[in-house]
Amino acid sequence: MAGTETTFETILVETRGRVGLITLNRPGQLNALNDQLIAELNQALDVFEADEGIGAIVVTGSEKAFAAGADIKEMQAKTYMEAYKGDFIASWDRISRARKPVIAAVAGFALGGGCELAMSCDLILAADTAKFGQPEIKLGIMPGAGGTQRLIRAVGKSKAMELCLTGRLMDAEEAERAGLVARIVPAAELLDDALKTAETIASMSLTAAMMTKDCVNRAHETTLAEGIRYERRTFHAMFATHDQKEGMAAFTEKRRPRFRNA
Ligand SMILES: CC(C)=CC(=O)SCCNC(=O)CCNC(=O)[C@H](O)C(C)(C)COP(=O)(O)OP(=O)(O)OC[C@H]1O[C@@H](n2cnc3c(N)ncnc32)[C@H](O)[C@@H]1OP(=O)(O)O
Repeated sequence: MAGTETTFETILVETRGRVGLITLNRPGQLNALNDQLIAELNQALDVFEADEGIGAIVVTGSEKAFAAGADIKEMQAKTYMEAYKGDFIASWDRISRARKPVIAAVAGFALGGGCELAMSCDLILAADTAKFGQPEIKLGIMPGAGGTQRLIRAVGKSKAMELCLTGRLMDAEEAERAGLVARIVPAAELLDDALKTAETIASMSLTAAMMTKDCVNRAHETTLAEGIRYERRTFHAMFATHDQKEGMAAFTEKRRPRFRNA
């Protein structure tokens, strides 16, 4: 990471061109998400968000697991008061508040908190080996990091209800048909594809990308009429940007745009 000295224990962090790459790295625990991993992930996101050279972020795991959920061994002994007073899970929200586009590149298991983490990203690219699910019910609990809310928006009520109530896992094809994932790619090509997609996004105007993702996300939280109003206001605001003038000038002059993210 340009200009930082941070060493991480549970994630690997690197830059590839204009893309920030975060690889979850607890292989012995199938990338189970413990407090330390979430803190480090949030720290890496903060650094990438502040880095003007970064236009998009990819979060990935290993061949076997994106993440097999929250760390059950860490959670097991928590009391209600510890969960409530410590606001357990609140810090998991950071990724959904990222202003730069974030892609989840998922191979293997994305279960429980792992599925919730992927759903908190802006889009999911899935390897043909990917398996998604919310199996918390089998542990005597329920999804707690947005699963009951984000899954229903992605796949509809009936399928979300079935997955949450039975703990059944969904393979990549079913997840794509249901609308949870944007695309399936062969496992061996997942990272290259995700980095290429992220680089394409990063080559656009970051201002336009941030405003676009803000508007798409707004659709989850408001009525159609409010969402359309919000989109229109944001669209109008784009005419105050350098990148709108540059993008349209480049088109008429038949050249590549030189966006300044301004
Ligand atoms: C976000 C909130 C609020 C809640 C949650 O996310 S609850 C967790 C939901 N996830 C799960 O219930 C999945 C738990 N894992 C499994 O069911 C299996 O590990 C598997 C189906 C993903 C893979 O099975 P496999 O037989 O291939 O591998 P294992 O031997 O079971 O696992 C290898 C290694 O990883 C440890 N592991 C796996 N998942 C977790 C986890 N979520 N938390 C902590 N540790 C996990 C597993 O214990 C084993 O390590 P040990 O051999 O040292 O026990």
